[in-house]
Amino acid sequence: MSQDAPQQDHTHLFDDARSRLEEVFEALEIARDARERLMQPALSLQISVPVRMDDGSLKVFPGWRVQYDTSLGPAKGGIRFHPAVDQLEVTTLSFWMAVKCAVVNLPFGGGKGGVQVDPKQLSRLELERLARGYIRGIADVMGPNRDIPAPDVNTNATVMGWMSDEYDHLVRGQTPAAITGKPLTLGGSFGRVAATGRGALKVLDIWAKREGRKPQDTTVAIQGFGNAAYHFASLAHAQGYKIVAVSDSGGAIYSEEGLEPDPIKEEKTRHQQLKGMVYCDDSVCHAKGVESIDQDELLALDVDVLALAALENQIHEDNVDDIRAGLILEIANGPVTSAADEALEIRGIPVLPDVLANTGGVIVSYYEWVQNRSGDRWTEETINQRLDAVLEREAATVLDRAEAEEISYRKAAYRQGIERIAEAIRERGNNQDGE
Ligand SMILES: NC(=O)C1=CN([C@@H]2O[C@H](COP(=O)(O)OP(=O)(O)OC[C@H]3O[C@@H](n4cnc5c(N)ncnc54)[C@H](O)[C@@H]3O)[C@@H](O)[C@H]2O)C=CC1
Ligand SMILES: O=C(O)CCC(=O)C(=O)O
Repeated sequence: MSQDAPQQDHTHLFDDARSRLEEVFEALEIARDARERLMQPALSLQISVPVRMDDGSLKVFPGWRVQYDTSLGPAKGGIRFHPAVDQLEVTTLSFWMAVKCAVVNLPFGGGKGGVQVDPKQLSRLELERLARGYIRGIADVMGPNRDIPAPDVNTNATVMGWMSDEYDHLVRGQTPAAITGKPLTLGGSFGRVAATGRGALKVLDIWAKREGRKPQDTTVAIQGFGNAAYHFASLAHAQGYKIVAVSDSGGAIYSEEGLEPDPIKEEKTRHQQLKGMVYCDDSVCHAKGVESIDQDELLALDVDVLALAALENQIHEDNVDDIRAGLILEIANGPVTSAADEALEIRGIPVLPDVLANTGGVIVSYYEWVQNRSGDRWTEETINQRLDAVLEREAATVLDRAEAEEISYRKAAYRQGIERIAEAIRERGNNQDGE
């Protein structure tokens, strides 16, 4: 799918999510109340965001904020700006947030937000007006103890800074703990920008160590080259993993010798798209040894690890048979459909699931929230050590459980997360039949 893709039908996304839930309900003795509660979101808000465009006209963009479940704590989750965003996508993303926060034992429920917009078509000032308008639309349901937004696809620290400023104006006071992923000067945390990629690498390392696999002997192809993908690529490269391919919404590049993520990032900034960096002038070819390939070819490469760090639904029934990777690392949310997931399980291709592999971002967002509430500031070293420790502990529990119960990593992670949420629902009381 391209970043500029038109509307998509996301019905199957939420159906997939529910079927994964039902699988856990069947496998475990989850109380009836929790089952009822978890089949739909707790709160779903649709808003219209009017934006005064630079030419004086007014455009109105639809937006959503969904709080799936808040039994474990305030809702937490990013805000996505993308033309394909709709209510079902945001709802499913909020469900995944609830599961992932529980998998890594954070005191948060799951939330997510989004605006249906192509941000590439907006000027910087229009984007700022959109960000501020979105916050005005959801201000009544957010706050440090209710729902704490953060960055996601096409939003970043700058956008969080505008949103945080808007919220401060609305509540007439500095409230940094209401939004995470902010710039450092506005109460952001060291380590948040790289956290999703760093966390994914940590989960990969934990798995590789158990398998007796060394980074130097491991080839990696990465779909995506945005925030999560770039930091993963850069850190993995520094650790010795051989990154042979990366892609973005416009194309993909490949090098058998291995790519260097940092210069590629600089080139991408210059040329906007990855494929733009492979060009020749005056018979000199820039980016020697690097070839331009099709995005779908990247997915089918014969590599040890295929890291998916773009959008959902990238591996599906129609292309799952082409996959030749030894392992799939889900850095994006929901990049593998449940039908493809089953096919991969049958073929013995393990998947390190999103609800574990991409939790680095929300874990460091949690540290940002804690620092904002205490007025403290932790060093990057402290942040990274704490992140590693949480992932060591929670990933080990998931991997051990998968082994003990002879189930996939995804099923083990879902069992771990849903059990914790169901327990919180039970402890909150008012239960049917004293369950
Ligand atoms: N930013 C964060 O902290 C977190 C992000 N995620 C997930 O990671 C994924 C990526 O998010 P970010 O890196 O933040 O977004 P981003 O907006 O920084 O990057 C998205 C990337 O995906 C690429 N892309 C889009 N369509 C593509 C296609 N068909 N083929 C190849 N590449 C394509 C874009 O060109 C861009 O490089 C999303 O699923 C997001 O929900 C998950 C946890 C935290
Ligand atoms: O940092 C956060 O609060 C959430 C990040 C996010 O949206 C995600 O993990 O998908």
